[in-house]
Amino acid sequence: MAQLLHHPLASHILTHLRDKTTKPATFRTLAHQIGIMLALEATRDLPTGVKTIETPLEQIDGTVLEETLVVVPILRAGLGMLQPYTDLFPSVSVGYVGLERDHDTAVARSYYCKLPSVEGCRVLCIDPMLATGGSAVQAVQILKDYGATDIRMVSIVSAPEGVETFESAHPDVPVITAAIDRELNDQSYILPGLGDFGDRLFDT
Ligand SMILES: O=P(O)(O)OC[C@H]1O[C@H](OP(=O)(O)OP(=O)(O)O)[C@H](O)[C@@H]1O
Ligand SMILES: O=c1cc[nH]c(=O)[nH]1
Ligand SMILES: [Mg+2]
Repeated sequence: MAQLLHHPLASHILTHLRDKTTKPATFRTLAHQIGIMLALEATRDLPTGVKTIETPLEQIDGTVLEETLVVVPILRAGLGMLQPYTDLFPSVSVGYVGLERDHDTAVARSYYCKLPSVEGCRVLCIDPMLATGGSAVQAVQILKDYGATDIRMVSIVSAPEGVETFESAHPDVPVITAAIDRELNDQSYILPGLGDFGDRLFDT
């Protein structure tokens, strides 16, 4: 079962992302804002350690992040969700997987891959749309083949069909999403969805 982000602000942002009159500049801001909320949700269970420090008044055992984080946006639309990780996490590394769906078949083709070391890291694969699930399945397989063992898939809008396909292919990888929509249409676009995320983000 996908982990759903529940927050009134997330629902508000999502409504404006879905609105076809929202212009690219606002769309980018909204993607960034919901990206922050998803980044926090997806890292809720990051392992922590203890660090003894002195406050101005006394010594305490403080909590610090223990596991190194790697974030991997699926190009291109995943770039719209990247900045929250580089802003929030002090030692995040960034990898890139380039995938593009064929317009007729909706099957994703891989065209780029550049990954940092993933050994002992929590790896977050980010892509705003999980439609047929084909891109996410391929990207996570690439990460596993590269050696990643602790992976999360983070999306903004998912289709039930895509979540099911993804979970059967990678039952060990939790999906964190802000919405599970109704269904896919004949062109494998999500309904009600928000259209083509990459086109709306980059005004193409
Ligand atoms: O679940 P799927 O059916 O694979 O569809 C989802 C994919 O489609 C979109 O990318 P697209 O291929 O349009 O590339 P882009 O990000 O470059 O626009 C989206 O960002 C996902 O990567
Ligand atoms: O609805 C969809 C499906 C795939 N990719 C998108 O950008 N939107
Ligand atoms: Mg696109």
